[in-house]
Amino acid sequence: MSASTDSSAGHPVLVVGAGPAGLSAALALRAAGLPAVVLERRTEGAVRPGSRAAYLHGASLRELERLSPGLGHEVAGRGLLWATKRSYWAGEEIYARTYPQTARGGLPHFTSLPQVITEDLMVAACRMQGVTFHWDVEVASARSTAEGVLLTDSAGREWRSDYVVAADGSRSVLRAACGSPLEGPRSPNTFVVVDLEDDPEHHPMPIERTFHYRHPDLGGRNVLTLPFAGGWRVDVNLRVDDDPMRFLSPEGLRRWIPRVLPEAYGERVRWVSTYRFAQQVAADFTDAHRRILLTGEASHLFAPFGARGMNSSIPDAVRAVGAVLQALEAGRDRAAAGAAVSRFAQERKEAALYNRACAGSALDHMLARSPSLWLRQRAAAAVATVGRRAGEWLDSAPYGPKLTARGAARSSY
Ligand SMILES: O=C(O)CCc1cccc(O)c1
Repeated sequence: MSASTDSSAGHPVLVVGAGPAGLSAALALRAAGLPAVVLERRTEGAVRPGSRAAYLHGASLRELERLSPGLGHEVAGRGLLWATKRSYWAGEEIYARTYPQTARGGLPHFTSLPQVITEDLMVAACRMQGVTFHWDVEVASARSTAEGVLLTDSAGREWRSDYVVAADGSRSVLRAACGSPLEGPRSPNTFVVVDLEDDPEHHPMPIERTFHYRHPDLGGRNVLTLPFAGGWRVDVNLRVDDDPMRFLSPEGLRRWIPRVLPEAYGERVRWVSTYRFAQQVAADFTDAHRRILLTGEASHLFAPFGARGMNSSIPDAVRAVGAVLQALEAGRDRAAAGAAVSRFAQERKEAALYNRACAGSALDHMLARSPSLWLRQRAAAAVATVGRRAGEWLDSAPYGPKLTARGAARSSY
């Protein structure tokens, strides 16, 4: 079916965006027996660099497995399950924990792999489930009315649907159409992220996630190293007055990487990026007519610490599709249909606000701007080798609070 013929027909639902949120929405639609049509501005198979969201929680793997049997296991099989996490304070180890092995045949409690591999596996699962993709379709504008949504792409074609699951990323055109800005702060300082290609044969490293507070060889900056399938991510917490270029330039990379990893890794850089620690949530997750449902980065932006971005995109998408199904079933009962979408918007905004608070607490901890927190951290580091709880606190705090029973009930991820 060509895009032009398909575009003129009306659809019950269109999904905009083929990232983790859009692909999850497409799988959820197929699992419910509805047609799933995805519009994506990228060209099919276009390769994007970088590991991006490189960490999937067990809850996400279980959800993918439910949406398309075999998918969760496939993603887990391609990922890396590092067994140990370790924290250091100014050169001293203060905490280590090794996880038990996953039971045979079960899904692991997390996996680390580049986002693009996860997406490739999800696209393959979507094809198997009969999802229709329209690549190279860039939605340029959207108009929602009480009757439905009209999308216009950059080639001037029009796409009509009753509902749109918007998964078109942080610069979402659909969010703009909802008149719903992202609200919330970004960190004053920059974080530098570097992907390094693994070299297990010549330069093996223990497969462990480490967080180093006040790294003595990097001027006291915090440094995370995270292994993932095929490589390593290094995430450096710069100071407010640091010039990121000093860390990003080829000379800069060759200078500082050997201070935190075996020297050869200075030559194994595959991707470099920077970010500000975002804690941003859309004002509303839907439009005035309750026809557009915002998911993933169209509705929230979180820093990678805690892995709340991609992992919350999946339940966003699943809940959005659940709401669309209820709305379609409600048919002409406009009030019931609108109420189903409103419940989605409220529930996922609440989850995003919880994640935002978690991201904020992780950032506070890393910046330690208040004298009392700074003192508590120093005291905890001083006793961490004898008092395990102090080390545990320092180890977990950079990722934000764990899911509480209340948070889990609100499906915060
Ligand atoms: O371990 C996590 O929370 C997810 C992976 C991660 C953590 C911190 C920084 C980063 O760039 C990735």
